[in-house]
Amino acid sequence: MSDKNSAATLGLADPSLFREANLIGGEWVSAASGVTIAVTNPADGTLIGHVPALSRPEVARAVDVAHAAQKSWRAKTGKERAAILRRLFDLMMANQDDLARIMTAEQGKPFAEAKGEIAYAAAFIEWFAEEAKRVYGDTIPAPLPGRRIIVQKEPIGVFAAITPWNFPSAMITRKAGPGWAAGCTGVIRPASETPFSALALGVLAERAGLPPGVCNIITGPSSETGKELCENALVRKLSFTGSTRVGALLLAQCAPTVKKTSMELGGNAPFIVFDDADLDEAVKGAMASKYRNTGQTCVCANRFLVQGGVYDTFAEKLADAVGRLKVGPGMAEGVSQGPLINAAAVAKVEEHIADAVSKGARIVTGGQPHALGRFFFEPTVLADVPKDALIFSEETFGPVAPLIRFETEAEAIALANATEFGLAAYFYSRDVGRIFRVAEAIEAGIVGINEGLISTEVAPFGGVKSSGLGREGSKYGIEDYLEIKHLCLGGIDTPA
Ligand SMILES: NC(=O)C1=CN([C@@H]2O[C@H](COP(=O)(O)OP(=O)(O)OC[C@H]3O[C@@H](n4cnc5c(N)ncnc54)[C@H](O)[C@@H]3O)[C@@H](O)[C@H]2O)C=CC1
Ligand SMILES: O=C(O)[C@H](O)CS(=O)(=O)O
Repeated sequence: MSDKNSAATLGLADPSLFREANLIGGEWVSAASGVTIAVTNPADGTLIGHVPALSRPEVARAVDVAHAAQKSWRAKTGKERAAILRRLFDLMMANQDDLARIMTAEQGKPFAEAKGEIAYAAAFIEWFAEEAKRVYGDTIPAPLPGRRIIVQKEPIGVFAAITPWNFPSAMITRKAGPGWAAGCTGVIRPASETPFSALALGVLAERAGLPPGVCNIITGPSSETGKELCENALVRKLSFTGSTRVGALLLAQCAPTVKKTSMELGGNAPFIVFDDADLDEAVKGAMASKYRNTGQTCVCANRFLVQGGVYDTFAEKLADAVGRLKVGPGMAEGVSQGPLINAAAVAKVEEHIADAVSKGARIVTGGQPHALGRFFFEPTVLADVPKDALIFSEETFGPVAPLIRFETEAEAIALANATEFGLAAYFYSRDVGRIFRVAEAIEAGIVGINEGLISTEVAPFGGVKSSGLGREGSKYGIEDYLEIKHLCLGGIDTPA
């Protein structure tokens, strides 16, 4: 299928945003072998298009090109880089509908949600355009006469970004935004399921004025492309979002070249509802956290811990709200739940439900593949879920809310922390003493308190334990793309 046909079927106002090629050094290229990867729509299996399957030597060339471009890119002032990134922000927002259409086609999320992600992705570019002008150093009073001590921050060099399919645009800009702002150049390898959102971003990056070689976007077999990005010594920073399993593998592959890494990995967020919670607010927060992106986010509530006094009422209210969700293809009117990404994702959801029911859980609503078939699934609520159920210890990454009962605050904290993960956590209470006790006892990088939507470009995003390393977004996010240099100036005679 040609770019033109695909772009036409997607209904793009600007068909040139749809690219079935890779961007290396300002050129749009195919794989030397001619081998391609097919990209299909998770809602109906139709072919969207093909992208190149690059080999390791071709990925190495992209790294070389990024390395060659970095010298002049870092030589620009922060203000000059900021102006270019600001133009990229403006272009993303001006093309929001087209970018969202591409995303809905390849990832499945409802069009309104895809538009929301484009705005979220653009917000990282806007934020780091501003941060580009604020990479401050220090001067430190020297302990000996005749010396001056200066601390400078410098761009780390070439970064590699390996990004997931669940946020095909925002997970790129949350990495490339600070990298480009700091004066780094990058090689971006999007998930094979959702490459077209990344490639469209590449088109806009060129139009915004990022010089050739600053933004390089490659596609290809994950293991082969990943090995090159991990083992190539010219890559000084690797940022990954995805499963803990793959994150750990990449960390090991990066060790021999001692790369700086950021790892945004899996989660298993507890959502605690105390007796003193505002239950209507708690249900709103639960819906926002659990069913966002059809439950396919690393910060989705994964376990609902509900205190005995409000358990039945909360279960009833939540099931009622869940029953009103509309499942369907992302471009259909009023749809709030798209398909899961693939058959494996459906199988994992079915496994978690079957296991919980076999151990005594009760299906309150949903529980089955949706009548639409393929990768659509009924939004589900399970009650009376035992603590030894798989769904308690594993990230479901699907639209299933398991309710677990508890009696005391201490029990809730123990249950919340009984996981290898520590990315997000949520709880609802109106007792200020409890709010501080629980917030400070929970092992997580992000805690939503009486709030189910916690992601924003202005706050640090990241987890503890097996949920990863580092923080993205916020004033902290640019630090991971900088090196600190200590200048020790001697021989300065004191004035007579
Ligand atoms: N933290 C997060 O936001 C995400 C977490 N996940 C978790 O991971 C589970 C599986 O989802 P997947 O998409 O399969 O995640 P994954 O971790 O397998 O894939 C994430 C990215 O890593 C790439 N990748 C996979 N294996 C690789 C390798 N050996 N070397 C280099 N790159 C590699 C993939 O192509 C994709 O671009 C989900 O069920 C969820 O639990 C998945 C996506 C995002
Ligand atoms: O990978 C994810 O699921 C995202 O980081 C979640 S968010 O930042 O879009 O909330």
